[in-house]
Amino acid sequence: MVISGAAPSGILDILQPANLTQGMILKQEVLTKQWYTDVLARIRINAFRIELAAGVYEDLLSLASASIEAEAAVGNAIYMLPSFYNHDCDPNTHIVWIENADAKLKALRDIDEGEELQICYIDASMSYDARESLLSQGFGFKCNCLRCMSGD
Ligand SMILES: C[S@@+](CC[C@H](N)C(=O)[O-])C[C@H]1O[C@@H](n2cnc3c(N)ncnc32)[C@H](O)[C@@H]1O
Repeated sequence: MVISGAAPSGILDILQPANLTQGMILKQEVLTKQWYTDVLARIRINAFRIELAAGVYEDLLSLASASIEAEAAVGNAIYMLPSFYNHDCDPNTHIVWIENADAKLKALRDIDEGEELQICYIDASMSYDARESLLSQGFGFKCNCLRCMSGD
């Protein structure tokens, strides 16, 4: 897991309290099964699959198809700001991986000032039923984007 960018020191308390003692572990006040489940769920929902670290910018479509063909995932990472991006089945941006697991957000169309930036967590070409099932089972939410609301 990579945590990128400046962050307050308390941000990692969810992973391990700053004042962790052996007594707390023995009394199972921390590091419990519920804590472990909570941490895994947070990572699962917020992590990005790093698909391809390219040295130079390439055309988005060829980058995406090369990644799919090669199943070129190089790992998973948590990025502080991108963790706040909501999903949309017709997103206005797309994550492009560049060197060293750094990422750029590429606009897929003109975006108005103040408009929310959204990405697609899954393959947007899937049917409504397949997307609904994957988002529900894999990410734990029912998508309320315009495309899903229209049943497309
Ligand atoms: C990575 S977080 C995105 C940031 C989150 N909305 C927040 O305020 O911290 C993913 C969560 O946001 C919510 N979410 C994202 N996109 C959504 C969508 N299209 N419809 C409904 N909920 C969505 C779901 O609860 C999902 O588990």
